[in-house]
Amino acid sequence: MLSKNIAVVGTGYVGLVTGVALSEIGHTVTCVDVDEEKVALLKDGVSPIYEPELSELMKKNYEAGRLSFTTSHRIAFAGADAIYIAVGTPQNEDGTADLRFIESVVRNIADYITKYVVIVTKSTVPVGTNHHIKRYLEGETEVPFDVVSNPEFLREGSAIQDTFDGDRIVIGADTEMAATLLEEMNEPFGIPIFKTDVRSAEMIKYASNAFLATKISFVNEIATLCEKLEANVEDVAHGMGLDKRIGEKFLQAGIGYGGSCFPKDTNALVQIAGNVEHEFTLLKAVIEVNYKQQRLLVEKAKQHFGSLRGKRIALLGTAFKPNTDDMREAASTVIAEELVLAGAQVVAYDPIAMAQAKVEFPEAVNFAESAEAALDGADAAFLVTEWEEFKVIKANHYVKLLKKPVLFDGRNCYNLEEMKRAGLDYYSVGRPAVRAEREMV
Ligand SMILES: NC(=O)c1ccc[n+]([C@@H]2O[C@H](COP(=O)([O-])OP(=O)(O)OC[C@H]3O[C@@H](n4cnc5c(N)ncnc54)[C@H](O)[C@@H]3O)[C@@H](O)[C@H]2O)c1
Ligand SMILES: O=c1ccn([C@@H]2O[C@H](COP(=O)(O)OP(=O)(O)O[C@H]3O[C@H](CO)[C@@H](O)[C@H](O)[C@H]3O)[C@@H](O)[C@H]2O)c(=O)[nH]1
Repeated sequence: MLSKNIAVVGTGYVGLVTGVALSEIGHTVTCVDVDEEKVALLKDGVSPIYEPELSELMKKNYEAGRLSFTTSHRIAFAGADAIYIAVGTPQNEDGTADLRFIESVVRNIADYITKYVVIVTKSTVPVGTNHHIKRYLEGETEVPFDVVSNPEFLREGSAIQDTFDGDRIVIGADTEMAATLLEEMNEPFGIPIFKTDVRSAEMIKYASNAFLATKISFVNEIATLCEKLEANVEDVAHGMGLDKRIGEKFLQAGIGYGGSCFPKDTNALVQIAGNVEHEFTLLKAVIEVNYKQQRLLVEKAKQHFGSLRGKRIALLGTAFKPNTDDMREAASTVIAEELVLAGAQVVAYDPIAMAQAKVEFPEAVNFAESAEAALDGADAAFLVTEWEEFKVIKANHYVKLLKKPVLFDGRNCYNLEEMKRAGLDYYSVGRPAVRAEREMV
C-alpha cells in the first residue's frame, strides 16, 4: 500500500480520530495542536475526549511508532506529503463560520512547507474557503501544493465505527494528481470514494448536515401534531421509515438536535445562502422548530405544575447525546437555564459529561453522584440524554424515589404501558401523556 507522511492539524474530535485512523491503515502521522495540555496528555497515551474504542487504537499506533504528537507546526510539516486541517470552525455571533483557526493554520503552512504537499481540509468550511486558501498560499509561497476538500462525516460516540465503516469518502479536488493521491491514500478504508470538485465537496458537507437536521425538525413537528391528534409518533416514524425512499434513520422525535455540528452548520448555511441573495426559508424553519423543541419539556412541566418555583427537578443527562462527554449546544444547557429562570432547584447527573456541565450550567444548579441521588426526593425527573444506564431504570424506581412521581422524558425511552402500570405521571414527545392520578379517579 501507499504509505505517506501525514501531518494532522488539530487534535479535537476530528483531528484525533483522523490521525489515529490514518496511522491504523499504515501511514505515518504527526498530530499538531496549539493546546500544550492536550498534547501532553496525548503523549502520555491519554485521550482528551471520551470516545469508545479511540484510546486503545491511539495507544496501539503510538506504541508502533506510526503516530506522534507535537505542538510544533514546523516539526509536523517537515517532510509531510499531506497536511490535514482539522481545526474548529465555530460560529460567530451572527451565525457565520469563524475561520480564525483555519487562517492561522494556513499562515503556518506558508511558513513551513518545503516540498510539494497536498493540503486536505477536513474542517467544515463555507463554500469557496478552499479556493481562498489556495489563492492566499499562491501569494505567500513558491513551494508547489494542491488544496483538497475532504469533509468529515463521523458522529461523536460512534466515531471509530463511522470512520472504518462509513458510507462514503468525499474528495473534492481541482487537479487529477491530488484527487488520485487522496484516493490511493484512502483506499485501505475500503469505503466508496466519491470524487468531485472542491466547491461541491464543501457543499456536500453542509447539505448533508442540513438535510439530517431537517429530518429531525420534521419528525418533531409531526410529534407535536401527534400529541394534539392522539397519534403516536413512534409508530408514525416507523411506518414512514419502512418506505426506503424515506428511510428509518434520523426520525427519532425528541428535544431537538444539539452538538457541535448541526446547530452551527445549519446557521452557517443560512448565512452562506444569504451571501448569494438566497433566503433559505426551509432551513430557517428547521432552526426555529429546534429552538422550540429544546424548550418543550420545560413548557410541559410548567403546564403540569402551574409554577416551577421551589420545585426540585432531577435532570438526567447533560451530554448532547449518549457516549460522548461533549456538551456543545446541548439541549440540557437550555433546559437547565429555563428551569433556573422559572425558580426550580435543579439537581443534575450525567455518567460522563458532568465536569463540562459544571462549567456550562448556571451556578444555581447542583450535581449528584448518581441518578438515584438526583432522583431521591425530587418533585419531577427530566430525562434529557438517553444513556443506557437511564434506559434500564424501572418505572417502579421512579415511583419509589420521586415525591409525587412525574417524569418528563425528552427521548421517548420508556414503554407507555409500563409507566401506566407503575402509576406515574409520564410525559414523552409525540406520544399520549400518561396521567396516573386522573386514571385512578
Ligand atoms: N466534532 C465532530 O463530530 C465533527 C464531525 C465532522 C466535522 N466536524 C468539523 O471538523 C472541525 C473540527 O471539529 P472538532 O469538533 O474536532 O473541533 P475542536 O474544536 O474539538 O478541536 C479543534 C482543535 O484544534 C486545535 N487548534 C486550533 N487552532 C490550531 C492551530 N492553529 N494549530 C493546531 N491546532 C489548532 C484546538 O486546540 C483544538 O484542540 C470543525 O470544522 C467541525 O465542524 C466535526
Ligand atoms: O433521530 C434523531 C437523530 C439525532 N437526533 C439528535 O441530533 C443531534 C446530533 O446527533 P448525531 O448526528 O448522532 O451526532 P453528531 O455527532 O452531532 O453528528 C452529526 O454532525 C457531525 C458533524 O458535522 C457529522 O459529521 C455527522 O455525520 C452528523 O450525524 C443529537 O442532539 C441527537 O440527539 C435526534 O434528535 N433525532
